[in-house]
Amino acid sequence: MADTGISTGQSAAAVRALSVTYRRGARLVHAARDVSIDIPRGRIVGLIGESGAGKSTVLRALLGLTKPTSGVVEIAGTDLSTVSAKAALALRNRIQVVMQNPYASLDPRWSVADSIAEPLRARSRQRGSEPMSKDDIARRVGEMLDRVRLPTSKLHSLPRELSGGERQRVAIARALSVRPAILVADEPVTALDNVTTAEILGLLEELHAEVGLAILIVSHSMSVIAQLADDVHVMQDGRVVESGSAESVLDHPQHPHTAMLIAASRYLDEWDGSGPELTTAAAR
Ligand SMILES: Nc1ncnc2c1ncn2[C@@H]1O[C@H](COP(=O)(O)OP(=O)(O)OP(=O)(O)O)[C@@H](O)[C@H]1O
Repeated sequence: MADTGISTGQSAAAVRALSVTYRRGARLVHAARDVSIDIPRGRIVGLIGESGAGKSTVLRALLGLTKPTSGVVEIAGTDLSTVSAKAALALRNRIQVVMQNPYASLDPRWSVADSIAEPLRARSRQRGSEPMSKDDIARRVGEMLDRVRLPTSKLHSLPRELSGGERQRVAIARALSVRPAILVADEPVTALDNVTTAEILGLLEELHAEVGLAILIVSHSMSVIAQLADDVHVMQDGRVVESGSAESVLDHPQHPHTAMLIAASRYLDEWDGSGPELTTAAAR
């Protein structure tokens, strides 16, 4: 196998030879074709590709929201199709998600405290999980607020009373409350302005360093991927067309589609003056 520069450390999660086919009327849509992506423990993996490339399909399969047509979804080295539904759920609990639009992922009626506490309460109610007392939950909510650098004065705020960046911090705190091993971040900064983008990317980097979280980040912005990712996979038309270390893929793209995505992203960043510089992890 070619040396891609990707770490071969222990896998936090992976999809192997994953294919997902949807039926649209009489037509079959091959949304993922033989996709293999590893998320090694403690690493940040970037997934890029234009709209319709199949990125969300891969995330959905990993999260158990889409059934693979063929292939394997593995968490902590376990093929989920080989274990009981209960064991698969316990493994899936290791993955949490932060979405593009924190407005959509936070319930508008819930305070910051309730938004962060809810996954803990749900987990506590799950059969076989250790129940948490109200005090334990309140303590964990406080810790999470601290972790995402939000002041306790925001505990009782509603989403509409928060800025976009604060809302995304709450979404991250909520995801981290159950102490996942893997965070899936699907376009986490697309809805944010430049300053807030830099703050949220900085926060993700800090969290990664502090708790050794493995992160799978999907972004159409190459500068976002360049700032965060250790490894990068490029998708086109349902396939992974290039994989490697962020440095090799972004500085020396081998596939014409990767080169095109980089050129397009650079053009957009220059055009609106947005985003951090296209500096790869190696230069950090
Ligand atoms: N439930 C579905 N039924 C039929 N086709 C689907 C379904 N979900 C996705 N597709 C198709 O599968 C392909 C891959 O879609 P997917 O959402 O995974 O791409 P993506 O790279 O995440 O795009 P975007 O960046 O726009 O979110 C597209 O052609 C899409 O139209």
